This record gives sequence, C-alpha cells and structure tokens, in this order.
Amino acid sequence: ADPLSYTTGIAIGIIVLVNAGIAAWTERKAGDALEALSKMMQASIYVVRDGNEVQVPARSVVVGDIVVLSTGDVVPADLRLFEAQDFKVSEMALTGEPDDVPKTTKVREKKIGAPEKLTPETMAFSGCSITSGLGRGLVTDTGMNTRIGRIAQLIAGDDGQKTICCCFPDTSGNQTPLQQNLNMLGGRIGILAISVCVFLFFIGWVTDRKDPSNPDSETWLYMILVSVTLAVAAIPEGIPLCVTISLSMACSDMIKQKVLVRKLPALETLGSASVICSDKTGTLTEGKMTMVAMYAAGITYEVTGKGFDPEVGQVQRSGSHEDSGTDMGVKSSLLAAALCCDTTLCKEQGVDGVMKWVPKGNSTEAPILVAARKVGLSEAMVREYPRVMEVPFSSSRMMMLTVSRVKGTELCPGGMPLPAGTNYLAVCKGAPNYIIDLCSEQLKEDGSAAKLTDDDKSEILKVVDGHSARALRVLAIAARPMSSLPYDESKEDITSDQMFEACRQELRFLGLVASTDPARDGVPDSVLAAREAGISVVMVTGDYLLTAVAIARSMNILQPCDDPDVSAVDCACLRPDGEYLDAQEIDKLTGSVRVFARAKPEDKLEIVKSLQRQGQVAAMTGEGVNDAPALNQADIGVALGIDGTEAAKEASDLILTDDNFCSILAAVQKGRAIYSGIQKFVAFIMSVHIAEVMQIFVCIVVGIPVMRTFLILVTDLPPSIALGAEPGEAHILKIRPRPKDEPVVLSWMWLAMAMNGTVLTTVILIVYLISLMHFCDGEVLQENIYLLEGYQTKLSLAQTVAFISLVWSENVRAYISRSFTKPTWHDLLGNREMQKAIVLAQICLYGAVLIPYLSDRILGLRGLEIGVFGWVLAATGPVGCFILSEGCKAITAYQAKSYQESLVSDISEPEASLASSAPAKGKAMESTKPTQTPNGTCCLAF
Ligand SMILES: Nc1ncnc2c1ncn2[C@@H]1O[C@H](COP(=O)(O)OP(=O)(O)OP(=O)(O)O)[C@@H](O)[C@H]1O
Ligand code: NA
Repeated sequence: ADPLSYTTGIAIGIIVLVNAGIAAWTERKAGDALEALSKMMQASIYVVRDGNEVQVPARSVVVGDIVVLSTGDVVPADLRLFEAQDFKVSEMALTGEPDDVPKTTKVREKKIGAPEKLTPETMAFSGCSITSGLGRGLVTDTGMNTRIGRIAQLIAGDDGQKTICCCFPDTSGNQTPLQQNLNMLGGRIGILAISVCVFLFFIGWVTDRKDPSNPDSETWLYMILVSVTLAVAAIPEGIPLCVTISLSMACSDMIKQKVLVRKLPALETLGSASVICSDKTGTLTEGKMTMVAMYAAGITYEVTGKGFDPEVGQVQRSGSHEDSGTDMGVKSSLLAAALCCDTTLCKEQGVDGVMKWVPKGNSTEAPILVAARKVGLSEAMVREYPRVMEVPFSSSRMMMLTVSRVKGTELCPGGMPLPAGTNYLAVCKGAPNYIIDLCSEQLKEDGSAAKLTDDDKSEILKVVDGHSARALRVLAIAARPMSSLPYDESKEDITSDQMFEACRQELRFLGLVASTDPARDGVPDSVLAAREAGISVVMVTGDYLLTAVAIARSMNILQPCDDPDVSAVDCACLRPDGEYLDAQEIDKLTGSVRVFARAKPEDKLEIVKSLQRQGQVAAMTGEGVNDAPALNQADIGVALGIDGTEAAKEASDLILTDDNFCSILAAVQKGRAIYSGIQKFVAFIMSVHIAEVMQIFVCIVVGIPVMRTFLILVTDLPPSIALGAEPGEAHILKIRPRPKDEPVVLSWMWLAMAMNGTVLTTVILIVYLISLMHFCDGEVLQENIYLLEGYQTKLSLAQTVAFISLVWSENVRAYISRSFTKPTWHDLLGNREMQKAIVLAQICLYGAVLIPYLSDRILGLRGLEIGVFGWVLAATGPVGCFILSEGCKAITAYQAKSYQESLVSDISEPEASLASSAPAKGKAMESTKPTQTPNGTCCLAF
C-alpha cells in the first residue's frame, strides 16, 4: 500500500499535537508568571511577634496571633478585640449592611427589646475593612473557619475545580473581554470554515475528484479527508494562544514600569482610557511637605530650611532675618499642632549610609513636627502631655481633634497663658475654612483671648487665600482649654462623633501653618503627553480650591487659557444642600471641570459615574477605604501602592508601586501598544489562514493536486508571538483613545487581511504551478500527473518548493505586518523578539525539509532534491509578496487614516455645536468623549 495517503493524516495529526503541546506549555508558563504576580500582590498586615510589630502576609496569620489594625486595613481573620479607639468597620461583605459598625472591647448587657445583632460588637470579622480608628485583636479563627469562609463554603457547595476534557483546567471564567471577543470571532470563522468545507465537499463530489495516489478509492472518502484538512487550515487556533502570551508578557513588563496589574481586563481597557482622575498629594506631588509660612497671634512668619531636617532653618517674622521661634504665638500654635499629630520624626540611616530625618505617618503632619523642632519643641516635650482622646483625621471631616492633659499656668514655657483650673486642652487642626467656623475667639499677641469677629474671620481667610494662591497647603490650628471633659467619660455608649461634637465648641483660633509640596518630576510633561494622546487629566483633591488651582496650573492640568471659574470647583457645589445634584447638572459640571477641590471620597464616585454616563472611559486613583467604591466603579481603578490602604488595593485593577502619576501614563501607553500588537498578529494569522483556504479551494476546484503546506501553522507561531510583543509605534501616544466598544478587527483591517491573503495565495500558487510544470513534465492537473511514472516523488518536489516559498514569504510578511501603515523598512529591526522568532522559524523550516526520514517519509518534503532551480524559484515568492503587500499597505494606510479622521470629526462636530451654545470659554478639546463607534462593523470580507 502507498504510505502517502496515511502520511498526510499523520502529518496533520503531528501538527495538531505540536501546536497543542506548544500551546499547553506556553499557557502554563503564562499562568506561572501570573501566579508569581498575584503573590507579589498579597495583602499584608501587622502582627505582634516576639513583642514587636512586624508586617506579615495576611494569609500567614494563625489562631492566637495578635493583629494590629488601623484605618484602611482589611481584617485578615476573625478576631476578638481587646483594644479599640474610634474603631469602625464596614461589614458590607459579611452582612450587606452599608453603614459602618462601631466596635468596642467591652461586653455589654443586652438591652431588652434591642434588635439582635448579626455580628458581636467585640469581634472584627475576616474580609471586612476598617473605616476608622485603631484596634488590636486576638485571632480566633482563620481561613475557611471564619464567618465569611463558612458562607463561601455554603455558596460553593463542593469546591471542586472546574475542568473541561478531564484534565485541562477550565479557564474560560477568567477570560478578558478581548479574549471573549476573539473567541466569538473564532466561532464565526469556524462556522464560515465549515460552510466552505461543505461547499467544497459537494464541488469535489460533483466533479468526481479522486485521491491521486489511490484512483480506485471512493470520491466521498477522499473529499472528507480534504474537507477536514481545509477545516484544520481554516481555524486560526494560534490566536487565543498568542493573546494569552501577549497579556502575560505585558504584565511582567508593566512591573518594570511600576505598575502591578491586578485584573487582566484592565490591560485592554487602559488603551481606551479617555480621562484620568488623579489624587494630588503623593501622586502628582511628592507628598514631602515643608512648612514655609506661618500666621500666629495675628503676626505673619516665614519658615526657612528645606526638607525634613529640623536642624537647619528657623521661624522669622516676615521681612526680618531674626529668629522669632520664641514668640508666644509661634510656640503655642506649633505645640498645639504637634499635640494633634500621629506622626513621628526620627533620624535614620538611609540607603546611602547617611543619617537622615524621616517622618513616619501622615504627610500633612510631617512639616508641623519639623517646624516644632526648629523652635525647640522636641518630641519628648510633646510626650509630657498625655493624650486622653482622639478623633482621627478623616477626609470627610477635613480635620482632626485631640484632647491632652495640661497643667500649670502656661501651655509651655513662654507659651500662651492658661486660665486657672485648666486640666485639658482640646486641639483641632484641619482645613481652615472648616475650622474657622468653629472658632469663637482668637489668641492675641499679648496672650489674651479676644472675640473672633466676622471681620477677623475674613481677614484670616484672606491670609489663607494668599498662601493658597502660592500653591501652599494651609492648616488652621485651634484649641480650647477645659477644666473637665465636656462629655461623660463613664458613659459606655458615647461615640467618637458625640465626643467630637462636644469638644469642638467655642474654639480659640491660634494660627495657620502653610506648607509646599513640590511637583513630582516629569508630571507636568506627562500631563501634556496625556493631552496629546486625547486623554484629559482631572485633579480630585481634598485640598482648598485656590491651592488646588495653583498646583493644577503648575502641573499643566489647567492651561493659561483656562478660566478657573469654569475649570475648577469646590465639590460642595456638587451637593449644594447636602444632596447631590441631578445627573444632568453633574454631567454639565464634569464636562468642563478639570480641578475638583475639597473632595470627599463619595464625590469621587459621583464624578466617575458622571464621566462614564458621558461615554468616557475613566481611570481613577485612590488610597483610602472610602475610595474603594469609586475605584470599583471606575473602568480602571488605580490604587496607590505606598500610601494606599489594603481596602483600596483590593478594589483596584492596577496598583502603582511608586504612587507616581507618570506611571499611569506609561501604563496607558503600554495598554495601547499591547492592543495594537494583538491587532497585528490577529491580522497576520488570519491572512495566512485565508490564504490556506483559498489555495485548497482553488486546487480542488481547478483539479490541481492539493499543496502540502499545513506546517506553516507551526512555523508561523514564533513570528505571531513576536508581533504581540511589538513595542508601541512612536505615534501611539499621539492618537486619540480607541472608542470603548470598537471591535478588535476593524473594517479596514478585514480588507487588509483579505488583500494579504489574496496576495499570498496568488504568489504561492504561481510558484507552485511553475514548479509543477518543471518537476512533473509540464503537467499541472491532477488527473494527468498521477499517470506519470514515479509521480509521487515528482509531486512532492513541487510541493516542497511551494512550501519553502510559503515559509519564506511568511517570514518576510511578519516584518511587513509590524505596522499596518508604515513601510517595512521603517525601523526594520526595532523588535528584537522578531529577529529571534525568524531564526526559530528558519530552523523549523530546514529541519522539516532537510532531515532525512522526517522530511521525506513523514512530512513528504524533499528539500535535498529540488536543486538550484527549486531554491531560486522558491525565493521569488517572498520577493513577489513583499512588492505586492507593500503596495496593499498604501491602500490600508489611506483607509486607516480616513478612519482616524472620521473618529475626530465625529467628535468635533457635536463639540462645535456645544461650544457655540455654551458660554463656557476656554473649554479645551480633550474634554470631549468618543461617544459613538463609527462604523467599525465587522463584515467578513472573504
Ligand atoms: N492629618 C491631618 N490633620 C488635619 N487636617 C488634615 C490632615 N490631612 C489633611 N488635612 C486637611 O484635610 C484636607 C483634605 O485632605 P485629604 O487628605 O482628604 O486630601 P489630599 O490628601 O490633599 O487629597 P489627595 O491626596 O486626594 O489629593 C487638607 O486640605 C487639609 O486641610
Ligand atoms: Na474598576
């Protein structure tokens, strides 16, 4: 019997196996990489070990551990609390209860008639986040034994891993929208391929095609073999594999850019981001504040020195160079402020071995401690005033309050006099416009207290505005000497809100402190680059409006032409009477506003929702627990790695490991590059499949022996993967963001694929026909060829030439496909992965055609016997392909350009009408949204 009819089947089998093997191996590798990533992102928590607080992975906590919890942490296990200060927990995940639940350490008698509590007040449960306060607890249960673990078990029933085909894990649940999109595309191509196969089967049957090697066999048997071959050739099984590889490689690359990808779909969404809403402190600025000015007891001061070093610089009256650190107002304000801080300042050895002053805690408080030391108020002195109560800073209250014990007749030597019988001092520090409303008197230069009139208030606010216009962050400090606590300490049920309310009455205004926060390097340029990329940058900050505007100007977020009355607002105007405005009115604001000041975390959520209603794809940064809903809502939730809380990280899609705004833009650029890389290899793979189908089709219909070219599906894999790793083209940040629901394969890409498939088919068929005529004594038709003596060898010579020519053409086309629009010679060697891939493909080729037995017996290829004529003829293929494909590129480039232009005009038309009707002046171009998808419909073009 003739082995050839089996070898075809064997060859197909081998190819499918090799393909599946490579696929499984690379998928595994990609999976490992992602797993390593997820390890890096594990939550961590402080526990007490050997008497020290140490940071450990949250998962490693065991029963009996003492866990230290503070605002923003996620409870790692079920705990019994034995310390709780203003401790509130969101139990949303457990009970669905949206309000924060206060916790305590005391077991209380259950009141008769009081509603049954779902969760005891003395326990904190795994998975819940701390919304305020500090606490310590003893771990009672971990893992699946926790409440949430047991609920999870109940829901899951049996927790067996889902698998398909008995051994392969079912990963379909983790697929990104793009992967799902491509799978759907694959499904449609599959259906199309099957129709073509059925059609071909009937044509072959009607025209009575027979197996050339076995003319007596049944036609239908042969045609089934051919049709199945065609189906294998038609389905682009390499695409999902390349997508997985490209996404996982991108994740590893992003780490170098200081971005951790928590959720894969974010990688794709990044490419279509049209607005980035960023925090200010620490993200746009360095978050390393230095106090530069003060106002105390009615006198203005300058503070000299830079950074956190308290040993250089002094406090001096404006216009003088003399040290005024001993002024009563200065001392009193700074001491009071220091009493109301949770931050510490200590000298530590830096990485370079030099001793450096480093603050630990809140960035706003650091400059206060530094300035206090400059006037001789050391931490040891501050500790002499024991704190009895604290209401921690929260972004919603915009202030912090503490009560400390004081004694004597003055606050400190040379400080403000205290009334007789004073035992406590309440200190409130925070946003000046909030504090000033709580004050009823003010400290005068002689140490007396005078009534704070409305004129005085506006005088002080003028000072605040003056500092704010210089981009300084201003805090007000107010205090109240008390003989006894204004609330009943022994009352168990008293909440911190009630204590806050009681202590913040009748405050005495002491002073203001103003600090600079320098811009991060590169941020102003990144903002400009974002604008060029069609992405608007919006600042959402808790800071004062004037400060925010001044900083936004220095960061290019507001341009000189922007009118701050239109482009910057205090968030209070989103909720004039405590209630948010209607959607429409909020949309009108978010359409033009670039700076949101005095923002509370809830405002972020409204802003994101509003931007999304307008068709924007929004990235939003966040750090606090209360930012979690906004991060969750945003298309791309970005948590800060350094300052961010665990709760924010858990709600996010990306984590910036350096908190730097510039990294977001780098991630967007990468997101765009990945997406265009995927488009490139999809087009590359699809066109070779189109070509395969066309060749087989033409051969069967005309009656030429079918080519033996399936191996191309293996040799094409490396270049396809390399296309996915294409570094983004230079103009990638110069085009506008891709509309949200634009299909992966655009209509002009379909045309490009069809043209390329046709070019490849035509060129290779011509090469094949010429070599058939050369090797098979001038015959090309199957029925004549199989009459020839030794026709098998002759035929396989011709097929070998066609195969070599095809692989070479594909290698050339891989370079051509590096850009849809730019000529191939532009940055020819710009992708090193491609060079490696081509070498690999070449090795496969020569192995397949030259290794004895493998080539001739199994694959039916005879590279050793085709002679110089064969090799030269094969070489004409890539040349022809190159010329024709480059020609087609001109058409594609034209179409791609008009598509981009149609996007721009689609957007600028409604913009023009909007601009003429709205009085908003200086409204820049990038605030518009890519709303509709201009006809990017997929028409199957082949
Ligand atoms: N530790 C603090 N104690 C007292 N008041 C504070 C403290 N930190 C900030 N504030 C006040 O609260 C305001 C809002 O602070 P918040 O931390 O919410 O904003 P932010 O850090 O400037 O914002 P973002 O980082 O989101 O840009 C500040 O402008 C300041 O007046
Ligand atoms: Na999100």
